[in-house]
Amino acid sequence: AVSVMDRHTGPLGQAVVYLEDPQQQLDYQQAYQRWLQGDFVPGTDATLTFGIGGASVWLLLELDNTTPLTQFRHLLLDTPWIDEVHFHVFRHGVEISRWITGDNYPFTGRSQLQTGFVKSLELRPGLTQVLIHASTPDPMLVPLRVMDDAELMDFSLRRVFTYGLGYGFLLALIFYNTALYFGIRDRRYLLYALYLSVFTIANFSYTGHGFAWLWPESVEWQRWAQPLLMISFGCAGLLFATTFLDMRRHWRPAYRAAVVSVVLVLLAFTLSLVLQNQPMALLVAFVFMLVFTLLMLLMGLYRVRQGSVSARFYLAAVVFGAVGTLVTTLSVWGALPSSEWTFRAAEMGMLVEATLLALALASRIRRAQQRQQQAELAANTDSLTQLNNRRALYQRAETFWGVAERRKVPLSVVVLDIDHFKDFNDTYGHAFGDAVLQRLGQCIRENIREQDLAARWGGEEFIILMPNTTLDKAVTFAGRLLEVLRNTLMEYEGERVQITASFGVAQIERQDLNLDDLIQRADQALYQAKHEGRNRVCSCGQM
Ligand SMILES: Nc1nc2c(ncn2[C@@H]2O[C@H](COP(=O)(O)OP(=O)(O)OP(=O)(O)O)[C@@H](O)[C@H]2O)c(=O)[nH]1
Repeated sequence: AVSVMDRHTGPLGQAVVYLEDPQQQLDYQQAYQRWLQGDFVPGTDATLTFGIGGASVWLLLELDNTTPLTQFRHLLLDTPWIDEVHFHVFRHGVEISRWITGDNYPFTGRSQLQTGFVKSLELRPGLTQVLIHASTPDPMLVPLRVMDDAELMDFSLRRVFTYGLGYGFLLALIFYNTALYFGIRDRRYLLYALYLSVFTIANFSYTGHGFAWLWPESVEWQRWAQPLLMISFGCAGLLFATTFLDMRRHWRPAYRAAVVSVVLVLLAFTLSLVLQNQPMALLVAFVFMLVFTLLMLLMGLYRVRQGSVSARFYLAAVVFGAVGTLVTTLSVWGALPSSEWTFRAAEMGMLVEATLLALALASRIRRAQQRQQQAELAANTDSLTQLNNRRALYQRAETFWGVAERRKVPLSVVVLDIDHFKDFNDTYGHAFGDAVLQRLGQCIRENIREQDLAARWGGEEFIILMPNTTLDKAVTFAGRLLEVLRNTLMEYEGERVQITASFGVAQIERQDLNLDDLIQRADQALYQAKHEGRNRVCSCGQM
């Protein structure tokens, strides 16, 4: 017997004796007689488990009040989903109270703070026996605890608080990702939010909170909710994963397998609903969870092997989720020792999974941004000289032009053209010509200021826009670049080759209606420089 004056921290399975009654042949009086005859077996684990698919068991817990006073205690059977739970309290071989409850009955009469079953006991001095009959097609596990008022309150508040934390975390992620969807219009965020929502509801049902708070009267719905929500969770997961990993494009067989398994599970569930066969629905749901988990893992593995970075986060996420679900499932079935931790492993796994999936989504967005930036850069850059191309120059020059016009600040432009470039090409070959262009590009990049904008304008013609720069300053700059070029010797098979260029400079004037007008005036100056013998700077004002 359990002494009620002791503090018991964990479930009392080892103090319980039990008798399995799979055919449900015994009534409570016969069961009590069998206990008196010593037919009950002592429990071996703190939480007793009896498998899934229609277990029915009698449990007896004997409580000993060693004090001369009546003691008040609560007996908590901490599994929310058991269909039939009958408590019979005996003293001196006589039944003194009973409570018929379970998931088959509306939630009324059960404690709102506890999703399990709490039977309050008035214990006179001496021995009291509590005989419990539990039967359910769901996984049967019976964690039994005895607590006084304060202990029950403490236990319940801890529970509510930790569940609240978990649900709060999930809800925040759901709202945040839904908001992101409306901001970015990327379907993956919505599917992720959907996946998390269905998990939250499924977990809400699994823990009994759904029955306690949302549908206390709906016994019929409570019966089907668990398998239905598990199936919905799997479907939402597959929808999210196939979209997130873009399985249709990257691995069509997996995509088809996902579609086929969703169709099959929905058919099988409908069939069990038509046949009103709840154990079948549960079996279908558990088998589907297995298929779902395997598919999720395989798809992630495949994409990781293909080199997808975001798939790594995804795979890590799914592994955490799967391990959590596996631990919970195995412990609920009785294949692993059951405890509060194993009971809530699926929930904890999902919290980690949700966090990692959020990172996976973020990583996808970042990669997409990087690709876009690279593409933009490539579209705006001249591949030979790494300077802006003509397109980029026009695009970026707009701001320069606007500022110069509005604020009436000077803007100058320098155009330059390599002298006798055709001869270089003809004498030393096209590859050498390219090398000359590259070197010139490098010289320009090294000598312009940060605010200047340099571009390759055409074949061997370059242009430099110099904001906030007067004609004089631009001419000085051009002269310096000319000098740098003169001192830059290229080598061709041991022969030293000198490159020179001609420069044309112009500053914005009232008559310039657009950038082309300004460039045209600089071009005229360049033409002049060529005409005067090349290897020099001419400016528009000097003409
Ligand atoms: N190697 C190489 N040559 C190019 C490239 N783009 C244009 N060219 C050559 O540049 C030469 C330009 O020659 P022209 O326009 O006659 O001018 P030039 O020979 O430099 O003579 P001036 O400008 O009058 O001093 C042509 O032979 C083009 O084929 C390029 O990307 N690489």
